[in-house]
Amino acid sequence: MDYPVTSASSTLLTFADKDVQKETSRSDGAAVSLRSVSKDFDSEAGTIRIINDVSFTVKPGEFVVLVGRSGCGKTTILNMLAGLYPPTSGAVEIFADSPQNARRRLGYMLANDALMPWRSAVRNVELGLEILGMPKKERRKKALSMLTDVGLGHAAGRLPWQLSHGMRQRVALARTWARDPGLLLMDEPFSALDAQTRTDVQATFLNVWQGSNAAVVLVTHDLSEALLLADRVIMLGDGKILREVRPPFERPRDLPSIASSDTFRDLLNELRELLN
Ligand SMILES: Nc1ncnc2c1ncn2[C@@H]1O[C@H](COP(=O)(O)OP(=O)(O)OP(=O)(O)O)[C@@H](O)[C@H]1O
Repeated sequence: MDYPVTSASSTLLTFADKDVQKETSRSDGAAVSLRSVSKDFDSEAGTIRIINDVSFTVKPGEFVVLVGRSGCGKTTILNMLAGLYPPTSGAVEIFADSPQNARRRLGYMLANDALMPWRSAVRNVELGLEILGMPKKERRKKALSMLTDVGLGHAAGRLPWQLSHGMRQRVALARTWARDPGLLLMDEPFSALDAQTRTDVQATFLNVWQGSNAAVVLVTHDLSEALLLADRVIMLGDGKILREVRPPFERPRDLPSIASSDTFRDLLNELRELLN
């Protein structure tokens, strides 16, 4: 089947390869630009290269998923984007600036919802706005509207322990979105949820994201999640880009019907072999 698939190792340029190359050389206006980035860590066995000469860009409003097996370096890339540590060599830019300078435009969401247990749902959502210095009335209004967007307007006054796992993750989503991030970094945000809740929260997330112009870089080891959500999937292995794929699904996406389609199953089977 003819998917817009690119192979980093191929010497034959496909249409999509040229697209990716063009983007890579045009970091101006990009939400994310990684150019020839490598990252080494020290271990008992000496220095180990975890990321090896990786380059990619993400456009404003684009949804990119980094997928790969455990330990391939996905979180390491995300942490460099968040400015938690610098690359050993190469350049990382967020909106043409350093990750540190771009922090106010970043949102970060993890598998663990990291809600404050003593704050109600609405006060958890307000937290990021408080840090930005937004006046109380305004931030309460915004937080309530975000909670309504994620289907939790009725639960604004509840404490985290009074919410289900999926509801807590929705609160975390609302908290992240309330700050209007230009770039959202997500590390396995749905991995702790059961299958049905996961689909519900993913769909809620896509709805909210589609109403924004935020770029997303989401990390997962779950290839089917990557294909369902992404505009572009970057497959990583041994610290390198193995392949890039643009899942051929229109937006808005009906996740259950895509997941049960032949196109999706064929693509998943084909790419699974590569990751294994
Ligand atoms: N600060 C660090 N110091 C030393 N080694 C590190 C550090 N951070 C990560 N590593 C190593 O780098 C490798 C890649 O880790 P990373 O967390 O990026 O992988 P991952 O693809 O996100 O894995 P997972 O899906 O299991 O979270 C691992 O071998 C890890 O032990």
